Amino acid sequence: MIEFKNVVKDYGNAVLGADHLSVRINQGEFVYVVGPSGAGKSTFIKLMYRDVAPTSGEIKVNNYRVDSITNKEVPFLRRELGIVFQDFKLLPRLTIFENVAYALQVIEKKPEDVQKRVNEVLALVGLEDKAQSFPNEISGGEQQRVAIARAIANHPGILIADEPTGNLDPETSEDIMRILEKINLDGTTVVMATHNSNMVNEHKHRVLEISAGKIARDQEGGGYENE
Ligand SMILES: Nc1ncnc2c1ncn2[C@@H]1O[C@H](COP(=O)(O)OP(=O)(O)OP(=O)(O)O)[C@@H](O)[C@H]1O
Repeated sequence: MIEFKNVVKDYGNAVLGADHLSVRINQGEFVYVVGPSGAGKSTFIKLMYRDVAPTSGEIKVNNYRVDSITNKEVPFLRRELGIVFQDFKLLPRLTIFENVAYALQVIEKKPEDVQKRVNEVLALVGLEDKAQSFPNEISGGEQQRVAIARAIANHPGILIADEPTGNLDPETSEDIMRILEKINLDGTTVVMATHNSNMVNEHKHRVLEISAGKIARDQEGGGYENE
């Protein structure tokens, strides 16, 4: 569960990054975050995992009050979230297997449990045969699939994706979308910021449109533009 109440983020610019933003996202929803460049989509997403601190207002994510969270608690909050970025952010010197295992090793104690889970999530994204490759040996779409496998390895209840298909061609974007929908069908909340209008129009889910830091539209099954 994600809940924003009257959240303001003032970067000190003319326009607020978030302007008295209130919204609730329930467990299991698939939500697109759309809007023009500079509207506040990334700010909205970064506020959820405390990459950005709000100026005022309340932010709840699961059982955390993210607006007043301590630095010590932030890693625990982030363990309940999977996060995927436009530029994948894989570690170049680690294999695909090691990239996925990396975050899991902190939590899972037994190496055999880590290995089992890494193999499971690599199979889920269809990359079990690339486990021993390095990131520069696989395509952009495959790198994003690894990033998704890494994000979901620890069974997060919420998957946050900021422009996950931004660097990918339409066909590869479609593959990524199918994987995100599969993860969502298993009960994971998916919050996805995107400029990909075709995707939003073809795979209908709840749309949150942000404009100048405010929710300009909140429409179940809406398209990219107001219809
Ligand atoms: N770290 C920062 N410092 C100062 N201003 C910022 C910072 N991050 C974002 N902003 C400003 O806040 C506003 C919202 O930016 P944000 O990145 O959230 O928009 P966006 O909708 O994600 O844009 P894009 O689609 O281009 O990624 C913009 O006016 C931006 O310039």
